[in-house]
Order: sequence, then structure tokens, then C-alpha cells
Amino acid sequence: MSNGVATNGNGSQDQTHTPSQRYLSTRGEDSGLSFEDVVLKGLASDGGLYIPEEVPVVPESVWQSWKDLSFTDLAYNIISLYISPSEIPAEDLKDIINRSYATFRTPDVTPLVHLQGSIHLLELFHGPTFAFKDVALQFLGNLFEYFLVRKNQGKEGRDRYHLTVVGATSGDTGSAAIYGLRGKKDVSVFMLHPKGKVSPVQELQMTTVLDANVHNLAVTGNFDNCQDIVKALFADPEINSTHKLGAVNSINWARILAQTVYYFYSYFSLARQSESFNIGDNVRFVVPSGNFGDILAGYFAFRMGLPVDKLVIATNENDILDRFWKTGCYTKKPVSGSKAEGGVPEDGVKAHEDGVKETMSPAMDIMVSSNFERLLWFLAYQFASSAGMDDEWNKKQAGQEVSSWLKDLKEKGGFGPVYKDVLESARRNFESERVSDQETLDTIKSLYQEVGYVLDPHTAVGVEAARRSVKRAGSDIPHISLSTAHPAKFSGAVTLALQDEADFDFAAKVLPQEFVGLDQKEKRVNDVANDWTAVRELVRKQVEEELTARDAGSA
Ligand SMILES: Cc1ncc(COP(=O)(O)O)c(C=O)c1O
Ligand SMILES: N[C@@H](CCOP(=O)(O)O)C(=O)O
Repeated sequence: MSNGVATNGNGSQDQTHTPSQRYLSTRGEDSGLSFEDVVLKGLASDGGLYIPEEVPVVPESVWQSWKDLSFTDLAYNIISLYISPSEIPAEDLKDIINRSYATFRTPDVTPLVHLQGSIHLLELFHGPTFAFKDVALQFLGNLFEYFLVRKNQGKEGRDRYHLTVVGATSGDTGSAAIYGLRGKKDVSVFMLHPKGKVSPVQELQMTTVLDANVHNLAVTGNFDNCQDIVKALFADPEINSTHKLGAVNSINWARILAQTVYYFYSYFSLARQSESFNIGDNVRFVVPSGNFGDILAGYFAFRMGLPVDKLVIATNENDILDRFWKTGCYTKKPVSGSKAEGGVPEDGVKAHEDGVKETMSPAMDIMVSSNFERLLWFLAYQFASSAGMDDEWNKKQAGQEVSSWLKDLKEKGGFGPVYKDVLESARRNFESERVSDQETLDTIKSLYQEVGYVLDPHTAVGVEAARRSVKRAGSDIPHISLSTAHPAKFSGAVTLALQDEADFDFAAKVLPQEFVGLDQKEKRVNDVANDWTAVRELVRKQVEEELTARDAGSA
């Protein structure tokens, strides 16, 4: 096997793809797909998410030898494990990776800074749109372009493969995807955001992009409604085949894959920066979580061999994930009863009628975390494997179990409690914390007072969870807390937290030049009802207009 990496499968069925380079659906109906298939399809036809048939286990001597690599060289070593060179030759993949990270404002791409005590911050906001999404979406934009150029060689007009990307955003995925795809040939982008529920800067970052292939839709509803509309479009065979839908949300496997790189990179950065930390030592990662895509990448890094003591999930008051880890039940709406039973939290937070609460960290105002399905598959697979049957049977069982859980989620609003062994196995690798709005503001304030660092509210949710985790685990275990956005994107929460600090000046201390004057720019956005068929009609109409203009030579 190349790269010195083993997989624990039964060998490849074809000569060109290792098991980690072939993909299956979490719901069991789709398998044997290539990387290109899963990147272009986004969501499996059975409604499941794609995962590699095997996670490559990287021998210690191999991953430890990566410790001094640049971000882009490390990214190549990791990403190439999941893509056959017969699909993307090594030189092409290196070029895609180099171009993707050349747009970042620091050569380090994702620098690690010491925050306080044993807590370090992994700054993921140095890309074009100042949020962690850029790390994956710059890469995904270039991947789409690479595949489309190849597919369209020698083709003209309507014969060309035209990808229609539809995505849902609670604020950050939208602008990152738009910046990754604006002006690219043969792609239209439709980005759905909940009207009035993203921060003013996030909204402007999206709606001031006027490229002909970018379409912003403001949906009357919340983020989950937007995500449901996207899934309904993918489930509609007609629009899917006529418009070749593509996904930029973390349902797209390439998003998770690109994110695994910064788990390794920050681990090596810590070893370079801290004298007391040696390669091979354990670390904890703390991740502000909503759709569960960011932390899931950490789970892949762990399974590949990175020494991770625990992955700590940090939720805001939309706490479905925290309730799962506490109770084993994954239920959309808090039911009445004690907190310990997964019911209404003791501090009396009232859920909105639709179950989602608007918080200070709006990008995490998500009720159903789409990537949790991928983790469920691994939990179900581990459980099935204890029966002593063959691997094919284990995978089939895992697919059936996930399908049944997701069916209950759709039809009954939740599932669980899951089997004790399943919950125990989830708890072996993860812990969870729920952080209230008040605690978020207090954390922004105290970190500013103690070390002069301004946190964005999502990052503050993580830092508060990290402080609690340090109390449990002890200060010997370093904590890497992921900083998922720049504070200037959330001026409301940051100003509220720091308004009484005499020396605090938002414009001087926080605001980047790139955001100045954004509100004076021309905007383009369409309002649309929370109705997937209305969105479908709009998509059809606007793609047709775009293609007609292109054929006439004006776009
Ligand atoms: C700033 C910020 N932090 C955290 C998250 C949560 O990440 P994930 O959805 O991958 O769990 C998001 C949105 O996804 C975000 O935009
Ligand atoms: N917080 C996200 C929500 C979408 O999540 P994704 O990671 O699945 O794209 C956002 O900012 O849009």
C-alpha cells in the first residue's frame, strides 16, 4: 500500500482504489463509489451521507514523520489517502491544494495561539470570509472546477455538464461557498439563509456578491427549514437529474476530509510551541458544534491515529447533541421532564415553537445536526462488529440501524435511548457541554479582561467548554479549542459583552479593513417562502436565465 498506510479491510476489489478511496452510504443502499462520484453527488440517493469504506490507519512512524510539514504538504499527505491517483493524479491534487490555501492571509493557514493555562486556540478564520468554512470550501470550489473542466472537454452549450449547487446556511457556509465558487464556469450557486437570522456582516458578505452565477435566497424560517428544503431538492429525482444538484454543506464528504488536516496540523504546532508537549502525547480538542461537521473531522483524525484523549462537543442552548451524550436520546424538541432526562433545561430556556432558539452564536442555531448521521454509522458498525460476523454483514447492519434511527427522527421527532453499548462507545471518544448565552457573554468578557483576546461568540462557547473540561481532565492535558470565526462577524454579541470595558474600541481593535464599507455596496437577494417547491421553481427559472445569457455570449 502506498504512503505506508494500512487499511483494515479485505483488500481492494479494483486495482486503482484502496478501500479508503471507495465510498458507501450511511443508509446502506449505495456503495463502491469513487471520490469524484461522491463529491459531485453530495448526498446519496437513499438520503444517506457518504463515508469511506475504511478509515486509513496511519502507522505512528508515518504520521509522526509529518510533524514539520507545511500546511499544504500535510494536506496533500492526508487528503491523498482518500482519493485514488487514477482520479486525481498527484501533481493535480497538489496544485488544487496549493491554490486553495494561497488565498489565506497567513502562510500558517490555521495558526495555533496560546490562550490561557493549558488552553490553546486554533484560529481557523484567516481565509477569505473569516470563518473556518473557508478551509474546506476553498478546496471544494477548486475540486468542482477541476472535475467540471475535465467532464466538459470538447463540449459546447447545453451539452456541457452544468452543476447546480444548493446549500443551506446559518451564516458562514453561505459566504465561504460563494467565495469558493463565484464566477466559476459551469456552476450556479443557490444559497438559502434564514431571513433576518444571520448576523448583518454575514448577510452582507453573501448578498453583496453580484456574480451572475450566485443566487442568495432569504427563506422565511430557520436554518433547519433551509436544510430541509435542500434535502427535499436532493430527494426529488426530477430536478436532481435535470439540474445535476451539488452540495457545499458538510453533507459533502470533501468538506469533512479537508477539515481533518487542521487537527493534525494544530497537534504538530503545539509540539513545536510547547516544550512540555511531545509528539505521541494526548490532547483534547474542543469544538463549538452545530451541524457536527467540524468535530466529525476530528473523529476521523483520531481514527487515523492522532492521539486524541477526547473530543469535546460544545453546544449553545440548541443542545440536541449535549442531550444525546447525557441521555442516549436524540430528540428534536426538549420534552417536559428533568434536565437529566433530556427535558427542559433547568435555567428555563424556552424553545421556540419550532424547537430552535435564537442565540448569541447564531451559526450554531441548529436543531438537527446533519453529520451526526456519519458518527451514528460508526457507532452502529462497532456495535454490529461485536456479533462476530463478517465485515459485509456488519456494514449491512450498520446501514439498517442508521436508516431506522433516521426514520424515527423524521417521523417521531427523535429516537433512543440507544443501546447502552452504543452510548458507551460514543462516550469513550466524546464529551459534551452546553453553554448558555449568558455564559457566552461572560466568557468573552473574562478572556478580554484576563488576556486581552477578543473571542467571537461561537469560539466563546468552545472556550467555556474547554475551561470545564480542564477542570475534569486536569491541566496536564493540553486543550486545543477551535476558534471558528472572526469576532467582527458578530459585532452585536461582542459589543454587548465588552461595552463596559473602558479601553475597548470595536473599530480599532476588531474590525478588519475588508468589512469596512460593506453596507454601502449593492446587494442582490430573493425572498422565498419556506416551501421547497417554490425554491425548486426559482432554481429552474434562474438557471435557465443564466444559461440563456451564457449561450447568447453575455455571461
Ligand atoms: C462560526 C461557527 N462556529 C461553529 C459552527 C458549528 O460547526 P459545525 O456545524 O461543523 O458543527 C458553525 C457552523 O457550522 C459556525 O459557522
Ligand atoms: N453553521 C453553518 C450551518 C451549515 O453547516 P454546514 O457545515 O453543514 O455547511 C453555517 O454557518 O452555515
